[in-house]
Amino acid sequence: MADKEDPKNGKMGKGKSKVVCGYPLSIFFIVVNEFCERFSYYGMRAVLVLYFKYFLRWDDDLATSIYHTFVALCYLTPILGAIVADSWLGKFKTIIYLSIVYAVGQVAMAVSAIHDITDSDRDGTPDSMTFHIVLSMVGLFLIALGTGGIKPCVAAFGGDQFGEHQDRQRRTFFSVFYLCINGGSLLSTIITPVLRAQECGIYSKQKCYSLAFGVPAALMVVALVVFIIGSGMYYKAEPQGNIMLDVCKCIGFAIKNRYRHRSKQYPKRQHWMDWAEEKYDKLLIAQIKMVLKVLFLYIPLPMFWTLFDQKGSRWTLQATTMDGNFGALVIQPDQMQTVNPILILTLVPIMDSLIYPLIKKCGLNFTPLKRMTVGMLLAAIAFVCAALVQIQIDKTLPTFPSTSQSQLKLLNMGSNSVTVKLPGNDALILPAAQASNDYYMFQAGQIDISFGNPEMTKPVTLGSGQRQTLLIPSTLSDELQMTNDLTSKPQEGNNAIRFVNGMKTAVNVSTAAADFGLIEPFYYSNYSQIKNGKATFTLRSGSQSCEYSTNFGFGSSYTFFIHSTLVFGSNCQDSVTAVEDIKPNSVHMALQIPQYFFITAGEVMFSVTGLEFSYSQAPSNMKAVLQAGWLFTVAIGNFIVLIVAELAKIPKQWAEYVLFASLLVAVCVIFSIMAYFYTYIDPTEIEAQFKKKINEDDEDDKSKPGKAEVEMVKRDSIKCHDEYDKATQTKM
Ligand SMILES: CC(C)C[C@H](NC(=O)CN)C(=O)O
Repeated sequence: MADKEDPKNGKMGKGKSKVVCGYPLSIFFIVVNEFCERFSYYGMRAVLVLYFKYFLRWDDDLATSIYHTFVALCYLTPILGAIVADSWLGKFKTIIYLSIVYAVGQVAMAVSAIHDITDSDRDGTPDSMTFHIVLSMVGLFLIALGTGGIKPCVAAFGGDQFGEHQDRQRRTFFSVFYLCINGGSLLSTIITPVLRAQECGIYSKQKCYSLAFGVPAALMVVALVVFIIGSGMYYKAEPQGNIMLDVCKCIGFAIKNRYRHRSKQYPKRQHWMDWAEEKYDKLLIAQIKMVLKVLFLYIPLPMFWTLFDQKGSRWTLQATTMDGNFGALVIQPDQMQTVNPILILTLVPIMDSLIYPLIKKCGLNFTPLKRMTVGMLLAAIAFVCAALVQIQIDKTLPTFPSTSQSQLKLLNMGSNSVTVKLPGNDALILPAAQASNDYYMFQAGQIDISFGNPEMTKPVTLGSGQRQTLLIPSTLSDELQMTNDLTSKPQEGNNAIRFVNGMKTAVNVSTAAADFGLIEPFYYSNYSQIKNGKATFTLRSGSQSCEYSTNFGFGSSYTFFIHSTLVFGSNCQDSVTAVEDIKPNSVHMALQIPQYFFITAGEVMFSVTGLEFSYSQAPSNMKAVLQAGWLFTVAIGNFIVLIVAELAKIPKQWAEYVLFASLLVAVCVIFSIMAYFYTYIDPTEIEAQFKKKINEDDEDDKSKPGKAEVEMVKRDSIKCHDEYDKATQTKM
């Protein structure tokens, strides 16, 4: 029935798709494709910074830089995708081919994260990091090419499925499309961090980044298959020649022509683009003017994205230094990013059906550009919140020694108290099996320490930039032991644990997640990473054992001292002293919620409005051009993160957040001034007027006897005009 409507009239939709409730069935495949593709993209992105930091072992700055370079690349490639689709392959084929490239990239990422491939000594760490780095960089490049390339095509291809008289359905489609983006992103940002937290491996068990990248790879394959299944139902517009090339040529001609006629003898024209009138159709010139006006307005916009996209990098790293215990729920640092899509799914309907109508009812004209300005301010507020949270975190962080300093803690392993004198400090009485409360700070080098009564003095060497614990033996004449302690917070919110054996017999210590091995008398174990929650350690000597249990938070470090008085076979809970070397994270992750709320409210006002603004202010044949331009602002925003972070090199993270917030406020002021002078247009109306005028002029010209010169210019104009008409007719 209505399913084979003529695409040019398109009353009920285009192509061969069935129509369900007024919507072409084909769009079902497109929104499912978008959901799976966004799952794939955001799922991979959610664990990317942690993969760089903990698998490839890059520092925070390098991890953040490569992350933003990748995101920037993802928003640069839409231009490429638009050119390929418009001038060569058409949207359908472009989506298919680039989706294959995308899926290959995701598979490469999953393979690059299998540590066993190069772990020939089977110690759990890759032996050839180069292999993993190269493969993951190739993977990321292919993903950027795929995801960015298809981005301007999928939405436009969805829009193409609607007929002329389906404006309402098309608008609903774009809303559902945006919700699908965030639905996919929400699910994947919940699931992939859980997959990453699993342990997997052939020879040794490590964090399962390969699974966290493998599932997004599978989803990309599903996205491709779903899109292909709908193939028979789509309306596939033929490529109409590269409009971007026409635009560039026309602008180039206007500039050249203006330069050629720079002398004062030539009368000025209203707009510099009017200098293209000799060769190009007036309609095309008018359309380019519309695009340039919007593109000019885009200049300050990248700053918004500079702040927005730090959710995935700096904010995730910030979460690793926070307490993620929400009672029944324990949140991983990278899972905090899910707050964004959750808020999008709730805020978009609230804004559309409540806030905006309410503002309208109050008689305020909340224009798109005003909304975008408010969106920018909200993002700046989000960064002020992030700075305040960072200040709280910094207060709880231990002071680690600088390169010229050294810190020393004392642990009395004996069963009697001991008096210790450290240079520059009062005498300290250290009870049996106790440690000093905190670390003492010294200049690195050799110091003399005096013990006991009668007093004996021994020299000890303090390493520069090191934290050490001096293990004081029960018999003071025995040799002193010095341990090297952590000089940074344990990674990923884990706890770094070790044991010191104060017994005369060797003790074996193990727990479900870690084995500390056999610890010799008056000696210590290496550190092991323990997750938050309750841990039970089994202490064993020969056939005898006992258990010691304790609870851990996030990001702490403890030395557990086993007393000489411990009796196996009984409860050893009181025979172990927990020495806190690094306090657990005490600032709760819930404190990140306000910054997420403000950045998401900003996104709804800025991004959703901006997309709609770009579409509504673009001439009919350049909607894709402006979409690519809009996405280009995201790319530039990510480059700015790199530049500011590299150039500023601000030692305090909170100060960097304040710097970004201030930059956005400054840019926001400039944008509001530019927006004040912008006049909204109706491109369809303008185009209709131009077409009418050109037709009338053509009629007039035919009736007049032509002058050779005028005719030559007209021929060019008519040629352009005809070509333009042909293009717009095929589009209709
Ligand atoms: C508008 C963003 C640049 C892109 C959009 N992201 C979100 O909606 C995130 N909340 C997307 O298409 O991924």
